Amino acid sequence: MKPPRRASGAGLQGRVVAAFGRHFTVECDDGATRQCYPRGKKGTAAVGDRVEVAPEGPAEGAIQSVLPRRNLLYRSDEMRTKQFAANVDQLLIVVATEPDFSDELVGRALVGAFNADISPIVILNKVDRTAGLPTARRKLAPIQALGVPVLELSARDTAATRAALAPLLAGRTSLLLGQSGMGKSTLLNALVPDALAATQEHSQALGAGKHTTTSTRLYHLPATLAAGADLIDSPGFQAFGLQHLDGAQIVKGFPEFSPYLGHCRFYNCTHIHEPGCAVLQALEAGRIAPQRHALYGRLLEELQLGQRY
Ligand SMILES: Nc1nc2c(ncn2[C@@H]2O[C@H](COP(=O)(O)OP(=O)(O)OP(=O)(O)O)[C@@H](O)[C@H]2O)c(=O)[nH]1
Ligand SMILES: [Zn+2]
Repeated sequence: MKPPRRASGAGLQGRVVAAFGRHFTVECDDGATRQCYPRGKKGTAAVGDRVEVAPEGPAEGAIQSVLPRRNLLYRSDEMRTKQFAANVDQLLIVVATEPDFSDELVGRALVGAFNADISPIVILNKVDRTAGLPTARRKLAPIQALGVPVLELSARDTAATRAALAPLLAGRTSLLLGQSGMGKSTLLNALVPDALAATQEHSQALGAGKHTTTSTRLYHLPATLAAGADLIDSPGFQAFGLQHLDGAQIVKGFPEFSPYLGHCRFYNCTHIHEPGCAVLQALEAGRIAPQRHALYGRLLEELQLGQRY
């Protein structure tokens, strides 16, 4: 019998720092950055993945395997699955006082994060625009009540943004998520001054033109700002399907339910309509936010619809 192939053999390893379709940029452990394509069809690499590379000269290579990952954040609907990033320590969800943000999307991203064991932080941007501030705070209150930190800032104020975020980012890999227009690019540019240049360089290397701006990319913060801080920028999104989660995993996305689990009359209670449901009792008593329970209900419904086909 052939011994299993060891990922840690003589082969060159590296970390995926950009993904564009089936093209990947890999920072290899020999110090070279290579444009790589995956060899074979199985197992798609994500930004943040450690991979084994067969070098083809100093600037190119083939990805031979994806090493085991700590976690992978992704979204999925009936049609397809979209990987955000792998080996992520924390998720930065960017919202703003304007335009109006979707607390539904924030809630869904949290469910994804809790299931991937990634700690979430919400960044409320554009606090200089005070008109939308009370509404934004009200929408975020149920999430803040879960213990998720909500950081208020103005990304246009570069110095203050750096001061607020550098200590949180140091030594960690953070993934930036946000709807379009929330100020994600402004935030990224405040933290990684050469982000734009890096993106253009990458586009040129791939000959992919400006479309590459829609790819996912990992940036290193300047060491003078935060040592060992990596920030992954992903394209803005309008939907966050969670079809890959089962009922128990959806429940995991609602940590405020946990004190009541196991106290329902029926052991297989779905916490939607059952008599003697401890979660519903907590909802009625105002200990669970109605909009959070409503989101739970929608996710469960989507799951049941998905299973029917
Ligand atoms: N007033 C104010 N405007 C901001 C702030 N941060 C960003 N903006 C503005 O908000 C708009 C959107 O910012 P971007 O950084 O392009 O937003 P984005 O989330 O990257 O959006 P996409 O590129 O569409 O994904 C721009 O006009 C920014 O100048 C802020 O702190 N205060
Ligand atoms: Zn119940």
